[in-house]
Amino acid sequence: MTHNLSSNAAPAAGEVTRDAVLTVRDLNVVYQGAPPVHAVKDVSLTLHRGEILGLAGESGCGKSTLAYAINRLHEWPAEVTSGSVTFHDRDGQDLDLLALRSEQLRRFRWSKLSMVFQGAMNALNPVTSVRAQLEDVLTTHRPGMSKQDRRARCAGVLELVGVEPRRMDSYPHELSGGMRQRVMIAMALLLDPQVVIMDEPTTALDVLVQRGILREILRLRDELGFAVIFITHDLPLLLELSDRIAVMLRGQVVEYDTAETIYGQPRHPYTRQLLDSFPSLTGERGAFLRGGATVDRETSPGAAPTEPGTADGNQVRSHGGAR
Ligand SMILES: Nc1ncnc2c1ncn2[C@@H]1O[C@H](COP(=O)(O)OP(=O)(O)OP(=O)(O)O)[C@@H](O)[C@H]1O
Repeated sequence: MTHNLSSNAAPAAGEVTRDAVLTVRDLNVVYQGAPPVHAVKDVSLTLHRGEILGLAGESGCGKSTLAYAINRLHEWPAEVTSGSVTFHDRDGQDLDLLALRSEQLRRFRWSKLSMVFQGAMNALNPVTSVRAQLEDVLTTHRPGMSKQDRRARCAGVLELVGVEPRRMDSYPHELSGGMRQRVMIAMALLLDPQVVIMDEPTTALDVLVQRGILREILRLRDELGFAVIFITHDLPLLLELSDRIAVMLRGQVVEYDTAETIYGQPRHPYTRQLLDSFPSLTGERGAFLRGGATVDRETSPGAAPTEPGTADGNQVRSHGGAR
């Protein structure tokens, strides 16, 4: 059974535009406790415009720390000890994110780069309507915008993510979990950002709702052209969704390649181990279809299964296709 989330308009992996929107170089993040925890080690990544970059790895490998540091959302005791994060704006300007002052950072977040968290589903203010929460972002970031334009933009962005605009006057508790998460995605897209970081955005949702939302993300990416850093320990899902995947292990990126290569010819033993920990990715049912070509996984006889409770936290979806 093949589930293919992608639309045909998406660039095939390896064919993503070479135009970079975000460059992370030799980034190190340390939690300055006793003892210090070196959570992100010499990470270098390049995110291209319109690309979906998957960050994979078991719980505790540093995915969230990396995402937070990129967006400067990390808080003490987390400290970026070295490295750089550069945002390449579509107007041609390069922004050194680690050097932005708080006011610059406030203007940068949401408008150029936004983030959707797993917990964000419950982060909506319970006593404020969806409309007020969306409009608040516009009032803050687009102070010159007329009330009428604000309303139209909020309705438009909700429609984009599949929420009927009449829901605007609802309060968060009146919406299902999936709907709330769609509202969070709408909020993240409100200012037309060039990058959206999604940290386990659908993990708490049931599989069908999750797939609906992921399809929506792919469609919106095709339509609006933003790039995505998508974080999850659900490797089958990442293989379907991503153009390229970075596999993290104990703070380091140990493999970084197209989804096909990660699936078909994984080089690092940990990547093989991770793949083998998802039964639906092994054997014939795991034949991986992408761009019309079937890529069979090389078997890795030496690979040991991942420890229970690490990479296989999610029950695997019936998997047989990608993109
Ligand atoms: N406040 C903190 N103080 C000290 N160490 C921390 C703190 N927060 C996280 N860590 C450690 O940093 C490392 C990376 O954690 P991080 O949450 O980034 O991993 P992750 O891959 O996102 O995990 P998960 O998938 O469970 O969210 C882990 O060893 C974790 O224990």
